[in-house]
Amino acid sequence: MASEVQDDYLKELNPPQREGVVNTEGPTMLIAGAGSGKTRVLTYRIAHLMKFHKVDPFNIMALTFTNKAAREMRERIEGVVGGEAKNLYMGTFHSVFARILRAEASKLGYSSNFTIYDTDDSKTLIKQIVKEQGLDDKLYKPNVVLNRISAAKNRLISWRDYINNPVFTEDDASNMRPEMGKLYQTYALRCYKADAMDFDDLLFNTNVLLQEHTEVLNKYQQRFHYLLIDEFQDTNISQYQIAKKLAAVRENICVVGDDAQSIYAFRGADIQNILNFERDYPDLKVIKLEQNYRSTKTIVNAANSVINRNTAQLKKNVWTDNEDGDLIELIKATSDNEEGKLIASSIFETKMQSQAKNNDFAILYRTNSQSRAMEEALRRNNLKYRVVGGLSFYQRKEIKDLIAYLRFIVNPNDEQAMRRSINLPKRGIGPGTVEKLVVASAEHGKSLWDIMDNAQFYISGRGGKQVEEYVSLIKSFRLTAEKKDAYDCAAQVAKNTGILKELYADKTIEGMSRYENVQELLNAIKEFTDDPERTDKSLSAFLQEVTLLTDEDRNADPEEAITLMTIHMAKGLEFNYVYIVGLEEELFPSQMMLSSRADLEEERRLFYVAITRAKKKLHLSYALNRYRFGRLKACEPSRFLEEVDPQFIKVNKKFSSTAPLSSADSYVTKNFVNNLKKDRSNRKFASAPQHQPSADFKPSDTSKLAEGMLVEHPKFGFGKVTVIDAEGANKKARVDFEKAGEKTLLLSFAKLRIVED
Ligand SMILES: Nc1ncnc2c1ncn2[C@@H]1O[C@H](COP(=O)(O)OP(=O)(O)OP(=O)(O)O)[C@@H](O)[C@H]1O
Ligand SMILES: [Mg+2]
Repeated sequence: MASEVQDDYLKELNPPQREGVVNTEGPTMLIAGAGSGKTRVLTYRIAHLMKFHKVDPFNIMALTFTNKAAREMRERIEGVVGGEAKNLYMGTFHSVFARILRAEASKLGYSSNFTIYDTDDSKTLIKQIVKEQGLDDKLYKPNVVLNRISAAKNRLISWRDYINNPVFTEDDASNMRPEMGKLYQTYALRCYKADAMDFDDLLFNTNVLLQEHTEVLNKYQQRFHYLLIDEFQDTNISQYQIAKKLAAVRENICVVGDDAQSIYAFRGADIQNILNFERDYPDLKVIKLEQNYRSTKTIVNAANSVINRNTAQLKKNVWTDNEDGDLIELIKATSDNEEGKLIASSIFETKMQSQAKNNDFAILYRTNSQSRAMEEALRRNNLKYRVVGGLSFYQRKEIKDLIAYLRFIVNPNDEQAMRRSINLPKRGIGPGTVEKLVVASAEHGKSLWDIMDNAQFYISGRGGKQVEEYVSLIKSFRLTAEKKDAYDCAAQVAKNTGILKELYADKTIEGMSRYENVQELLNAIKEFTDDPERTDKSLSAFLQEVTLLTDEDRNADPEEAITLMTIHMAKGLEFNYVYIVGLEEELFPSQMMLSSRADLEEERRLFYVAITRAKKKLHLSYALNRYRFGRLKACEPSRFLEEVDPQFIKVNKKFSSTAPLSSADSYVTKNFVNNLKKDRSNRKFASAPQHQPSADFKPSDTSKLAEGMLVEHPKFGFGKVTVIDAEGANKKARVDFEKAGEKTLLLSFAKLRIVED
C-alpha cells in the first residue's frame, strides 16, 4: 500500500529533516553543516511531492551543480517513486536553462539551433576582435577580457550598462584598459551575429528572456510549481535572479546549502544570496540541521576545529552520534612519488584489514596535475582507479599532444603521431595537405617520411613548404634525442614547438591546468632520467614505459575503482576512506589564494569540504619535495595541518617516509605540530641561499626579457619576471624568485638564463 511506502521513507528522517520534507509549501531555507542530510531532505521532498501530493514531475524543477549530483538524486528519487522520476526538470543550471533557451530562442532573435561557445571559442573570438581594433594584445589578453565580460554578465550588467556607467569601468580605467566596454559590446554583437551563446549567456539571456517577455515568464511560472536548489551557497547573482523570477507567483522555493562550503566565490558565487533570501522572503521557513550522519566524531570535530578559524561564517554547532572512530592519520613523504607509493600501500593495507572495496576510497587533491604520481603508484599496485572530471593523466589532450611529438621523433613511420603533431601549434597545415602526403606515399611507393622530407616536390604552394619546416623541426629533435636523454629532448620539444608558450599564455583555469599538466609530464620524465637504477635513459625507453602504463584497462567498473578527483568535484559526495594529498604551502592553500584573507578563507572552506567527505577514516599527506619546473623543489607542510586540532591526529610512522627530518616522530604524538614546524625550519635551512646552477647554465640575451618569463639566476635560482622597468643601460627587471624572494636586477649586469619565454 502507498501509505506504507510513505512511512518507510519518512522514518529515515529526524524531526527537523521530516519537517523539511513534509512542509512542501512556501519558501524554505535549510542552511546546515556538512553531512547533516540536506541533500537527503531535498531528494525526499521531491519524492514526497510526487508520492503523497501527487504532483506531476513535469511541474518540478530541481537544480544542482554537477551532472553527477543530478544523476544521483534522480536515482534516489526513482527508488521511492519509480520511473516517473525521469520526467523531473532536473539538472545543472546551465543544462536546464539551455533547454529553456532553445525552446524560446526566437524571442531573443536566436535560432533554436544556436551554438554554445566553449571557453576556447570565446577566447579566439576576443583575440580576433582585439586585433581588428588595433589594441595592445598584451594589455587586452583574451583571458583578462573574457573574465571581465563574464564577471559583468554574472552580475547582470549588459554591455550598454557597462559602457554607460563609469562605476563598472573605473577599475579598467585605472588599469589603463579604457576600451573594455567597447570590446564587451563588439564581442556580444559578434556572438549574436554568429547565433552563438557562451556559458555566461545561458544565464544572462535566461534573465533577459524572463525579464522582457512577460508571457514567457508567466508560462514557466505556471509550469513549475516547485523549485528546489541544492548547494545554494554556490549560486551567483544571475542564477539567483532567475530562480526568484520563476518562483515569484507560488513562492514554493526550497534552497539548501552550507555557507561553510562555499567554494566558488572566484567564479562569482556570492554568500550574500543566503542573506538576500531572508530579506526577499519574509515568510521564510528556516530549518536548521546540526546532526551529522556521515562521519565519525573524530572527523566531525576535526572539521569543526578547522572551519571555526574562519571569521565570515554563520555559527553552527555540528555534532554526531556516530562512534569516535580512528584518529586522522598523517602521512609524510619525501617526494610526490613516494607520497603516491605510501598512499597505495595504505589503501592496500586498509583493504586487507577492513575488507574494504576499492570504491570505498577516494583520493582528493587541489589541482588535476597531482593525479599523475597517484595514478602511477596505484597502477603498480594493481589497484583499479578512475579519475573523475578531468581525464586520466595520460589521456589528456595536452599530454597526448606532446607524447605524439615524442613518438614521431622516435618513429618516423608513426602516422598517427604525425597526424596529431603536424599542425600543433597551428602552422597552417590542413587535413587536405596531410591526405596529399598519404596519397603520394602510396602512389610512389615511398615511406611517408621520405615524401614529407621532399614535400615541396609533391605538394605545391604553401602546404609543401610548411611540411618541410615541420620536418626540419623534427630532425633537430632527433639530433637531440641521439645525444641527450629523454628529459632534455622532451623539454626542447615543449619549448621549441611553442606548445609550452601557447599554454602559458592561456590564463583561464583550464589553461593553467593544461600548462601545469605539461610541466607535470616533464617532471615525470625528469624523475625517469634521474633514477640512478636506470641504465637506458633514452626517449624511446621512456616511451616504452609510458605505453605499457597506458595500455592497461582504464575503463574500470566504478564499483571496483578508487576515485581520484579534485576537491571542487567532490562537493556533496561521501566515501568511507578519504585521502587528502599534497597538503603543502603554495599547493594547498594554493599560491593564487594567499593574497587576501577572503581568498584564504575560501581555501579553508575547500579544506573543510575535503575533510567532511570522509565517513570512517581520514588520511592527510604531504611531501617534503615535489618536482616542479623539472626540478625537485622543497615544500613546506601546509598551514592547514596545524589548524586541525592535534588531539584528532596521529602521525603514521609505518606509512611515512623515514627521511632524517622525521626521525623524531613518535607513532602517536600530540606534538606533531612541533614536528611540522621542525620540517618547516629544516626546509628553510636546507634550502638556504645555495642554488646549484643547472649544468647547462649560460646567460641569455636579456634584451627581449619580458614580464611573465621564467628565468634562472646562478645564485638566486628560479623565478618569474614580474616587472620590467626603463630601457637601455638602465633597464631593470623585478624577479620573484622561488626561494630568494623578490629582487630587482640591473640587466646590463645580471646573468640570467631564460628558461621559458
Ligand atoms: N536521518 C538520517 N538517518 C540516517 N542517515 C542519514 C540521515 N540523514 C542523512 N543520512 C545520511 O547521512 C549522509 C549525509 O547526508 P547528505 O548527503 O544528504 O548530507 P548533506 O547535508 O547534503 O551533506 P553535504 O553538505 O556534504 O552536501 C548520507 O549518507 C545520508 O544518507
Ligand atoms: Mg549535499
